[in-house]
Amino acid sequence: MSRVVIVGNGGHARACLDAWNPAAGTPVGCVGPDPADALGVPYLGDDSDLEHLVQDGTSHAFVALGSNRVRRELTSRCLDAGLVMTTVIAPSAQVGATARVGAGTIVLHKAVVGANVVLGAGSIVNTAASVDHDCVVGDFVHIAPGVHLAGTVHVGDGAMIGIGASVVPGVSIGAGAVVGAGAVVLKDVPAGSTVVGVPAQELRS
Ligand SMILES: CC(=O)SCCNC(=O)CCNC(=O)[C@H](O)C(C)(C)COP(=O)(O)OP(=O)(O)OC[C@H]1O[C@@H](n2cnc3c(N)ncnc32)[C@H](O)[C@@H]1OP(=O)(O)O
Repeated sequence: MSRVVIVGNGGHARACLDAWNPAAGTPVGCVGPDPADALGVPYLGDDSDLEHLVQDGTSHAFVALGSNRVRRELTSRCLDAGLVMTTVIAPSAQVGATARVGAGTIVLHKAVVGANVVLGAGSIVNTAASVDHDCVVGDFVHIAPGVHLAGTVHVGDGAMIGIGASVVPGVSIGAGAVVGAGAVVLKDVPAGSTVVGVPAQELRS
């Protein structure tokens, strides 16, 4: 069984450990800024200790940080240190047999990922979200709890879909875009923009 260091020790890391699947390896401890917040696994130091962990036999990492940008940066540091990124599918989640899930991505409790979906690397499909058939989700995306993506939705790299939002079939959410909590997205969202409301309208570019 591979030894996995958890990178991050805040609330999202706690949620990831709560949804952990033993098939993803054994979490040997966490690294993060705050030794007091050790999540029930040993505190192993901060990010600068990653190389030492590799020398001591840790082979894999899981980056458990909610910010898409920071998750991307820390994933790079892990790869530079020689760690392999672990993918986690919570035991209560359902992932279609024809779906593909990228390295370092997590599908949390009771989320559903449908047929022929492609999830990129380092992304989050959070609690009870659903990503329906033929969706394509990029790298370092966060699909927040309770989001529903209809079939054939595309989500660009680094986008954030806020809690409870819904997206109708065939819509594209651009890279780095933010969809506000509770929005209903009926048309394409430009890269880098923020949309809110029902129907979703641009807040700012
Ligand atoms: C397990 C977890 O916790 S996962 C975490 C998941 N996180 C989320 O889902 C967060 C989603 N974030 C949001 O919805 C945020 O409100 C954002 C990103 C859309 C906007 O945040 P900010 O840029 O800080 O905007 P701000 O709070 O200043 O609001 C700007 C305006 O938009 C309105 N607004 C903000 N969010 C929304 C929303 N979701 N729906 C409708 N209107 C909204 C505000 O009322 C405000 O209107 P006003 O100018 O008339 O007063």
